[in-house]
Order: sequence, then structure tokens, then C-alpha cells
Amino acid sequence: MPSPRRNVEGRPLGAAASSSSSPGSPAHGGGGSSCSSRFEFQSLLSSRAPGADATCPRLRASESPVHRRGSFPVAGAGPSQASPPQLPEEDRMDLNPSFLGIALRCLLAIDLWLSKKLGVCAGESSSWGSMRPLMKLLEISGHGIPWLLGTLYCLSRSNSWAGREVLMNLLFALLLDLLLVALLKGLVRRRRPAHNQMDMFVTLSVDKYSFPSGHATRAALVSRFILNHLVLAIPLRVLVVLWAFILGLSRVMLGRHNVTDVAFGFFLGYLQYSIVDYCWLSPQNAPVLFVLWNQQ
Ligand SMILES: CC(C)=CCC/C(C)=C/CC/C(C)=C/COP(=O)(O)O
Repeated sequence: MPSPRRNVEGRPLGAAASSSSSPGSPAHGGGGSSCSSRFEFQSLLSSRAPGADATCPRLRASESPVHRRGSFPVAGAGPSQASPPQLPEEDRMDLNPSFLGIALRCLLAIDLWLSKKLGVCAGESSSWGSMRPLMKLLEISGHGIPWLLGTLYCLSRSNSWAGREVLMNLLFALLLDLLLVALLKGLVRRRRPAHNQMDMFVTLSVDKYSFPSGHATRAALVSRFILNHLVLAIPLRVLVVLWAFILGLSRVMLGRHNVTDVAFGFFLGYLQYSIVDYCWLSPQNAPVLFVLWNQQ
């Protein structure tokens, strides 16, 4: 004889248990929830006094209508019990996540899983821990400080108007990048992966957050800038693109970022170059900047 269906605590479900819930039905959490599976929630609710478990506020919200209405509909129950209980609006939204919501959660799960897998240099004892010093060297090659100082130094040495114009715009691009990344990091506030060691060379306070990767935005911005404004032989052009790509990858390998932080960083950096190109500073449209610099 098939054994009766049981809830997670081993209590039998069905008519005998109809004074409690019928877990797993779509209306009661078959679609998943932000705290834990609704299936488990309802099973737990069926055997505990309301309010006994305060681990999740959502639990309380869905608890009251369930208990007020007596029982959940069960196959074979009377017609008076057949109509589904009306849950509060916010619970219904939770229980029926949109396709977009499910897709985003899947993407997030894949992102976390992949980032953890790729974080092979996250610590000295990691599988590729011996590569960590090389990854950290790459990290410095994409850091804001060397790029800012290098650009300022070249500006001070440049003696052609054309060179100064390009460098002035590179400086503007780097500052714009710092500002936009800091704004986004402060807004999104996504924590760095748990396996990251916070041993980075000079950081700002927002750099405790990971979305988007500042190194990835800079890599995309600077490499697009160089490819558009420097005349380079093909092998050097390939090297610039490779540097940007490997720098992005190294962020995940070091455990500093999740894959989506870097992917979005590349996208943002690419977009930032378009902004810089659109607002291109020249002695014609920003004479003050160039005159001021000449007086230095
Ligand atoms: C002018 C000014 C505010 C300079 C600050 C330069 C600076 C400390 C930039 C921080 C660069 C950094 C550590 C970014 C973090 O990169 P992620 O790839 O880890 O997001």
C-alpha cells in the first residue's frame, strides 16, 4: 500500500491533515519564495502556533489568512473548501514570480556558481594560488592611480597641441569613470564575493562594493580610447585588447568580483568612451581648460 504523503516533519498530509495546509500547491508556494520554499513554510506552519517562528517576516504575513480561513483546499474536500484562500497582494506576487524574476534569479545563481568556480587565485591556498602575484600585478596595471598619474605626467611633458588635447580628454575620461563607478557602487551596494581577500592597493570607501568592476570599466574605456587615438601596429592593438580581457578575467580569478560585475563593467566602459567622444574637449569648445594648462 502506498504510504500517505508526509510533510517535511513527517506528518501525514491529506484529509486527515486538512486542518493544516496543503503544501506545494502553486497558490501556496509551489512557485518558490524569497525566504525558503513555501512548501516547507506551510508544513512548518501547520504544526506551530502562529508567530512561533519569527525568522521571516513574510511568514507572518501569509500566516494569518491561512489560519483564519481554517484549511487549505485538498483534493476530495467538500465544495465549501474548494475555492483557494485569498492571500494578501504582496504574498501573491511572491508566490507567482514573473518570468523575468525567475530568469534573473537563475542568472544570479549561475553568476555566483561560475564566479566561485573561476576564483582560482582567491587565496594563496587556492588551486592557482601561485598565480596570485601575477594577477595582482595585472590589478595594478588597471588601477586608477597609475593611470591618473601617468596621464598627468604625460600632459606636463607634452609640447604639441594635438597631444595635449588627447591627454586632456583621457584625463576627463578617467575622472568620469571614477565618478560613475563610485555612483553605481554606492547605489547598487553589491558585496564582493565571500572568498575575496580585501588586500587591494589603495581603495576608496565605495570599493568595498563590487558592482560594477572599476578595473573592467577602465580596461574597456582606456583600450577603446587607445585604439581610437593612437596609431599602433596590429600586434600592439591585439595586445591592448588582450590586456583588457585578461584584466577583466583576473578580477574574477582573484575573487574580487562576480562575472556579472566584470561583464557590466566592460559594457559601461565601452559606453563611457562614447560619452567622452561625444563631449570631446578641444581648444575650440573648452578654450579655458587649454589656456589654463598652458599657463602651468
Ligand atoms: C582622484 C581620485 C579620487 C583618485 C582615486 C583613485 C583610486 C583610489 C581609485 C580606486 C581604484 C580601485 C581600487 C577600483 C576598484 O576596482 P574594482 O575592479 O575592484 O571595482
